[in-house]
Amino acid sequence: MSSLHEMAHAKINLYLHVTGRRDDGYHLLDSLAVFAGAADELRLHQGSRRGGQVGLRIEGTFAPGLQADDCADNLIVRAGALLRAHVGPDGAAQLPDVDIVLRKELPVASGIGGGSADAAAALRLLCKVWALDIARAPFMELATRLGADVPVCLDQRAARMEGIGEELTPAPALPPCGMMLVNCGQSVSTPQVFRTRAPVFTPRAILPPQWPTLAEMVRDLAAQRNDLQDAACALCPEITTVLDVLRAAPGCRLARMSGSGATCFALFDSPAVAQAAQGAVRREGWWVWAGDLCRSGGRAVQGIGAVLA
Ligand SMILES: C[C@@](CO)(OP(=O)(O)O)[C@H](O)COP(=O)(O)OP(=O)(O)OC[C@H]1O[C@@H](n2ccc(N)nc2=O)[C@H](O)[C@@H]1O
Ligand SMILES: Nc1ncnc2c1ncn2[C@@H]1O[C@H](COP(=O)(O)OP(=O)(O)O)[C@@H](O)[C@H]1O
Repeated sequence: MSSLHEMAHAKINLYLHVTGRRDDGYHLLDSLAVFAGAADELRLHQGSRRGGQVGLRIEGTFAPGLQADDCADNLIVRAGALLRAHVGPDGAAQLPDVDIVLRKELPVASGIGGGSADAAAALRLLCKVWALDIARAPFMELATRLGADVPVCLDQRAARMEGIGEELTPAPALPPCGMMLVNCGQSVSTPQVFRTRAPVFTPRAILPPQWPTLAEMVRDLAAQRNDLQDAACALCPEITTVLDVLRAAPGCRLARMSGSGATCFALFDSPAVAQAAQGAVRREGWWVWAGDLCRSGGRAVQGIGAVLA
């Protein structure tokens, strides 16, 4: 029995402008997504039967929040169903069954795309084990069907997201820096945040090709915003407390909410400075992580994270 594994890294929206709205109600975005060292892990074991069924077991810090859900709704299982449909019933009958163990270390429904990262990691793993060679464009289209954030999670590289998230272009080259993530333990519903926001639009940002220093990146990011932050704070007032605590942390250069919340991030001069500041932000029930950004598609990143019980 062979075993493969993939890391599913947290996606952080350094800024998020809502630039318009499609006829189907989806919002048009301009956002800069980066990936932090914080991650879930998927481990896949190949079974002996055929039919392409995907079994799922969930463990890890945030497993209890997901195990209550029916596993059939899990984005990992849905990624399997989508690939089976893509190859058709005859092709699917030839695919080996697999069992996936998800180690859930990212808070659920928290604006850092943990579910999307898991879905993307499952697509990568299943294509490998089922020897599916899907061209880039149809692969991205399949990913978009699982969620607006799934395409950017396929490569786990910093990217500018436009459209509803499926139009990806490279991010400016990022400077050395450290990041802290804080989640107050309350999940926030993405559709509800979009519904609650004030119906105004922000123009797309003007970005340079690179940010040689953190000071230059912070200067530009300070001129941008997360258009979902006010709505998320109204729905979950503890986000405001998290932002205040992050801004007061030693060495914090910028603090903002990611995605539709509730997780907030802060930027520091280095991963070591971010980790040194962890003690100043820990509160009961808060998940705090500090470390580096992924700088090579999700490989070789370090960080320290925990929930204070
Ligand atoms: C807001 C963002 C920013 O990166 O991040 P998260 O907060 O989810 O991490 C994403 O656009 C979220 O993407 P994702 O979580 O995949 O959302 P989906 O499942 O596709 O959509 C959930 C619901 O949110 C609303 N939605 C989502 C994306 C979008 N561009 N416009 C929307 O209006 C729709 O009501 C949709 O039914
Ligand atoms: N593997 C998964 N991990 C997390 N959430 C999942 C997963 N599969 C399905 N979901 C569902 O997807 C929703 C969004 O989850 P997530 O990606 O963690 O949040 P967000 O989109 O706010 O970043 C959750 O409400 C959850 O029930």
